[in-house]
Amino acid sequence: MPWSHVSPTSTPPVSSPPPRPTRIDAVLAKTPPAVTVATSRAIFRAEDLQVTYRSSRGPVPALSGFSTALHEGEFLSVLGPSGCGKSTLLKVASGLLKPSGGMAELGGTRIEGPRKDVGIVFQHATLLPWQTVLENVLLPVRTLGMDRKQGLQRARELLRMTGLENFEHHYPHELSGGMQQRVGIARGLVHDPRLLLMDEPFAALDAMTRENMMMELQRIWTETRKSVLFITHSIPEAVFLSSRIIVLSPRPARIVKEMHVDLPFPRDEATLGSPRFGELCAELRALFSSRDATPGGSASRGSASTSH
Ligand SMILES: Nc1ncnc2c1ncn2[C@@H]1O[C@H](COP(=O)(O)OP(=O)(O)OP(=O)(O)O)[C@@H](O)[C@H]1O
Repeated sequence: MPWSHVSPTSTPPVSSPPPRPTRIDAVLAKTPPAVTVATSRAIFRAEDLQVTYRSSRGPVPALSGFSTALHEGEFLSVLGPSGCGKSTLLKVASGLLKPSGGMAELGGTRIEGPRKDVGIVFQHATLLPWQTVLENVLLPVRTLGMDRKQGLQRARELLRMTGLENFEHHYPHELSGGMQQRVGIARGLVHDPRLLLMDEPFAALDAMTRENMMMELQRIWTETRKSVLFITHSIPEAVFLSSRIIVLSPRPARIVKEMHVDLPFPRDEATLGSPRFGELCAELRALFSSRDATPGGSASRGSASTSH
């Protein structure tokens, strides 16, 4: 299958107008980049990735010399300022975007185009409105030409796991936002991918639904132990869900902090109120605190915006 229409150039990264310094810049200046050691157990590996977009205003370096690894069964969250390159990393991991340089591999093979062994969950559920919940979940089974009987069995198992077993014949407009997103998660898992990529999957939900979804996802992950690459702006969400978190600098993204989240699994409401949870959130929040850090702030100013 062809690469996406998004066409990064191989132009060497050039500097944009210097952003205003933030706390992340200060950390970056003082500490060497956190290094994730790639081992044979890595399910996803990126090495010296370069992605430079072509734009009417010149080349936009999103990733430059970026390396990381995600290990089997790990829940890895990526936190970073708006526009730093998080979604770019996810697009490379899915095979939808060809990097300008470096390499990415999944399950030991180089990613050279869209892959069947990833599942993707986007910010919006993007369900087909004319299809039932069950048929929406089965979409990857159809497009990948998988066995329908097996697919049906797995779809029903996932609908049970996501609490939607009584909604398989409903249409998307008959579901709440949170339920639609749960269909999206079931669809992302139905073909049993090696890696589940999630790009701010709860960002469009109201606060209460978002917290419920966070609990649901933690439960689903505990049950499936899938390898997950999760992009979020929410520090509590990252701390609650992850086994490991990487924090990225303003673009071109580099890792400024790596945190192994030592909260025991399974996590629940009590976890949110625990002192250790508060400490870990505070540690991350300190990285993002700067005079001009505002939720939804722009990367062009270098602001480290993240939901607290
Ligand atoms: N197709 C494109 N053409 C030109 N520039 C692009 C393109 N896609 C992304 N960019 C730029 O690359 C940079 C990284 O974008 P990316 O979407 O990866 O950031 P992000 O960290 O996911 O942002 P956010 O948190 O706001 O979603 C941004 O400056 C963005 O403007």
